[in-house]
Amino acid sequence: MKITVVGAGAVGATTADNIVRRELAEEVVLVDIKEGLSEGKALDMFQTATLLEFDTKITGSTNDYSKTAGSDVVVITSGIPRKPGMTREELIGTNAGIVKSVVDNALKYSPDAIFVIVSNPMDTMTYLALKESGLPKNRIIGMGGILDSSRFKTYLSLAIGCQPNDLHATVIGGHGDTTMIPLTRLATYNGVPVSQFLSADQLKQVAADTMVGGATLTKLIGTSAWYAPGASSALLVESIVRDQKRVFPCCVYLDGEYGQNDICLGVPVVIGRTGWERIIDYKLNPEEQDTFSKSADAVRNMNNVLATLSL
Ligand SMILES: NC(=O)c1ccc[n+]([C@@H]2O[C@H](COP(=O)([O-])OP(=O)(O)OC[C@H]3O[C@@H](n4cnc5c(N)ncnc54)[C@H](O)[C@@H]3O)[C@@H](O)[C@H]2O)c1
Ligand SMILES: O=C(O)C[C@H](O)C(=O)O
Repeated sequence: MKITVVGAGAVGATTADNIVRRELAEEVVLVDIKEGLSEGKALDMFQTATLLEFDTKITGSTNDYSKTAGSDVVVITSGIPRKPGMTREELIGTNAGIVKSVVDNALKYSPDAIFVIVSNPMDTMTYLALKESGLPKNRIIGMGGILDSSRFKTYLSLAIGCQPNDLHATVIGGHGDTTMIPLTRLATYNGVPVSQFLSADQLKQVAADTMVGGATLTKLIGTSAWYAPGASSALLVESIVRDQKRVFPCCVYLDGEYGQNDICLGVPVVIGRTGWERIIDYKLNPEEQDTFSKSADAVRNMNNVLATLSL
C-alpha cells in the first residue's frame, strides 16, 4: 500500500505521522511546494521508526509528483488555514486553485487512487475535486464529519462527566461554523440517549460549542487545529486501506440521498477499500431534514462561487 499526503504543514504532517505510526502502508510520500519542507519533515518522522517501532517508509518531495506514482490513497491538506475571526469559506479564493492543481498532478501519477480532501472550505473543495478529476463519486471523500463528531463527543463527555469513548454521536451536514449539524437526538451514552443525562439547555450548549469547535481552537492557537484533524484523516485512511467498513460521517456526492442532488455534503457512509461504499439513511425527522436542507443551501452557494474564480 502506498499513501501520498499533499501539504506538509500542520495537518498534513500530523496525518502522515499518524499513518506511519499505525503502519497503514508500506510507503508514505509527503508533498509540499515549500522547498525542503516535506523532505525534512519526512526524514524527521522516519527517524522515529526505531523509537516507535514502525516499518513504514516515509519520504518527502518538493512538488515532484512522479514520486507519488501508484498511490492507493491521496490525502490533500494543501492550502492556507484560517486565522482568528475568519470563516473557512473565506479561504476559497486561495485554496480552490491549490486543490485543483494538486488533484490534476496527483491524478496523473495515481489514476486509481482514492482521494481524501481536507483543505477548506472542505465541502466545496471536495465538490471541486470530484468535478476536476472526473473520478467515480465513491473515490472522492471529504474529511470533516469525523473531526466534528470527535469534538461533539468531547463536549458531551465534559458535560456528562463520562469517557468520550462510551459515547456515540455524529455530526452531519457541512463542515462550517453554521452548517454543521450535531445530531443530538441520536447521540447515546452506551446506548442510552444523552437526553437522559443532560437537559435541553445543556444539549443546546454542547451543540453550539461543537459547531464553533474549530473557531474556538483557531482563536486559542492563532491558526487552525491539527492534532484531531490529523488523527481524523488517518482514521479515515485506515478504514480505506484495511477495508474496515467503518461508518463515518464524510462529505460525499449526493444523488438524491437526504433529499439533495449535485452537492458534496456530510452524511454517514460505509468506508472500505473502494472508497465510500454506501450511504446510511439516518431517517432524519422533519426538523433535522429542514436543517440539513439549509446546510445544503449554504454549501451550494459556496460551490457557485467556484464558477466566479479563474482557476
Ligand atoms: N477538513 C478539516 O477537518 C480540516 C481540519 C483542519 C484543517 N483543515 C484545512 O487544511 C488546510 C491545511 O491546514 P494546515 O494547518 O496544515 O496549514 P499549513 O499552513 O500548516 O500547511 C499547509 C501546507 O500546504 C502547502 N501548500 C500550499 N500550496 C501547495 C501546493 N500547491 N502543493 C503542495 N503544498 C502546498 C503549504 O506550503 C503548507 O506547508 C487548511 O485549508 C485548513 O483550513 C481542514
Ligand atoms: O477550523 C478550521 O478552520 C480548521 C478545521 O476545519 C477544523 O475544524 O479544525
